[in-house]
Amino acid sequence: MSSEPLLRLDAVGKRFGGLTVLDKVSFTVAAGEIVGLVGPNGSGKTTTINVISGVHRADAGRILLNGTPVQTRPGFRLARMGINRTFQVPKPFRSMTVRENIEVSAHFCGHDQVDIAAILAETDLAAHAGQAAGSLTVNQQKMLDLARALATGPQILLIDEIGAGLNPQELAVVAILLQRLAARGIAMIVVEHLLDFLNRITERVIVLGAGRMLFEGTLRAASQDPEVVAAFIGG
Ligand SMILES: Nc1ncnc2c1ncn2[C@@H]1O[C@H](COP(=O)(O)OP(=O)(O)OP(=O)(O)O)[C@@H](O)[C@H]1O
Repeated sequence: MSSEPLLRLDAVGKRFGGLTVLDKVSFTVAAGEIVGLVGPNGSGKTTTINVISGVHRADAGRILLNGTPVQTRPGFRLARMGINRTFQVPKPFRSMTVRENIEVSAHFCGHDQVDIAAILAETDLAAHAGQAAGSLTVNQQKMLDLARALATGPQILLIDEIGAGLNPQELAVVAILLQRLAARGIAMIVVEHLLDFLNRITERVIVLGAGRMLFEGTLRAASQDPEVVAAFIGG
């Protein structure tokens, strides 16, 4: 059996023009593990998700999925290999129904046998299955984004600020859902500003500051780390 973690980032770097946005970012994620990714605005959290999911190509370092380097593969190939994501601003096909949106994702990744009804139920969208995606509330669109990612049969989900705008009850429902997915073996990197929400679903966080990893460990220890505190106050 391989001892390689599900996902490994090894000294990943990304520049936009003269701006270094990620600098030697290295961490691992195991199957079924939820890892929080936190940091001040502009610290590189979404860019980290973007390079892992192939939206942007890392220009230094390696990204390995089950030991296979994948940093040069395009996003659609990564989705088929089991790396999928949600977006800060969901992007469903607005004129298609909720069900059709999920079916398209499943089909795209060759998962035509996927249980759409189960995904609709799990994401609390069953009552909206026949509705145009564009008519959903923003929060329902976030659930649809997650549903579409689930339909691809992901090994790892990259979840970008799913909690923003949700009320405490909605947050609790999402926290339980993410924990249930993790219990099924799906790994997650969760980018989030809501630390209470993160605390509910994981202890292990990675803290970025200006594209560098400042800290990796428990949220409690992060909150007591002088470099982390300085980055947040500065941010
Ligand atoms: N496509 C791009 N072109 C140029 N600069 C970019 C691009 N994407 C991100 N950046 C810059 O990279 C830096 C990191 O952005 P990123 O969105 O990764 O931060 P973040 O930690 O996710 O922030 P937030 O918490 O506000 O979402 C910022 O300075 C941002 O302006």
